Amino acid sequence: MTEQVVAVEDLTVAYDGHAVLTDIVVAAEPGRVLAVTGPSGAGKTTLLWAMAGLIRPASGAVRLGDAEVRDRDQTVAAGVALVPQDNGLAAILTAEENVMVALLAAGVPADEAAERTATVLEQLGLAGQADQLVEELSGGQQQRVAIARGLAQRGTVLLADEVTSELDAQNRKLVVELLQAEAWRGATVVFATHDPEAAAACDAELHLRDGRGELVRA
Ligand SMILES: Nc1ncnc2c1ncn2[C@@H]1O[C@H](COP(=O)(O)OP(=O)(O)OP(=O)(O)O)[C@@H](O)[C@H]1O
Repeated sequence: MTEQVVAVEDLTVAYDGHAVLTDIVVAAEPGRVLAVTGPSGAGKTTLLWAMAGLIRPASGAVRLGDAEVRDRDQTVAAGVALVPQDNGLAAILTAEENVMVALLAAGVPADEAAERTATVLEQLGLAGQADQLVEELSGGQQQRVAIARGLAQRGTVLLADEVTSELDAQNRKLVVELLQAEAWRGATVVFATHDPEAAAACDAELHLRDGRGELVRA
């Protein structure tokens, strides 16, 4: 697979002229999981969205390999998978359909999509929920379906936004291990989290506070 460094260069992001991230510098590297931590409202989601091309910087840039990130179409084409904080699942589709549809939309052949879907649902302990509608699943199960959908993409970059917030300790550990495995596959993984234990299990940590970023572990 193509390996992609996500380089954040003096990034400032503002909403309505008010800066929420100021001069952030960090590089997320293939084979590693970068944790993004910080209190609620510190800008973790904003940083991941800028990496995904969903928000334009006020100044500075995000680079994906040699290319400056401009929009989501570009990052999708480059294999950047995003697991959003709100899951982004279709409530009236089953767990399996949610994963399958995303793969088919990405051009994965049907046979392979079915195989990948079964694999990720199994990995996340959801084989028994494959045919259940998402709206009938618990919050934690829904969160695991969203993670399954992100992992099934086998992207070059995986941006995971607070994907363990509704999980019990055992599933949190499982998900952190799966993010690590995704990095070992060669992906660049960025994981926004409130959970110090989950952050400690990552390879590096960027802590956000008052709009500034500090690399507390590299
Ligand atoms: N669309 C928006 N318009 C205006 N302000 C926004 C918007 N989205 C986020 N903000 C503000 O930007 C700041 C950072 O929000 P963000 O969601 O990135 O933080 P976070 O660290 O992910 O928070 P949490 O841990 O609570 O999810 C907050 O003050 C928030 O109110």
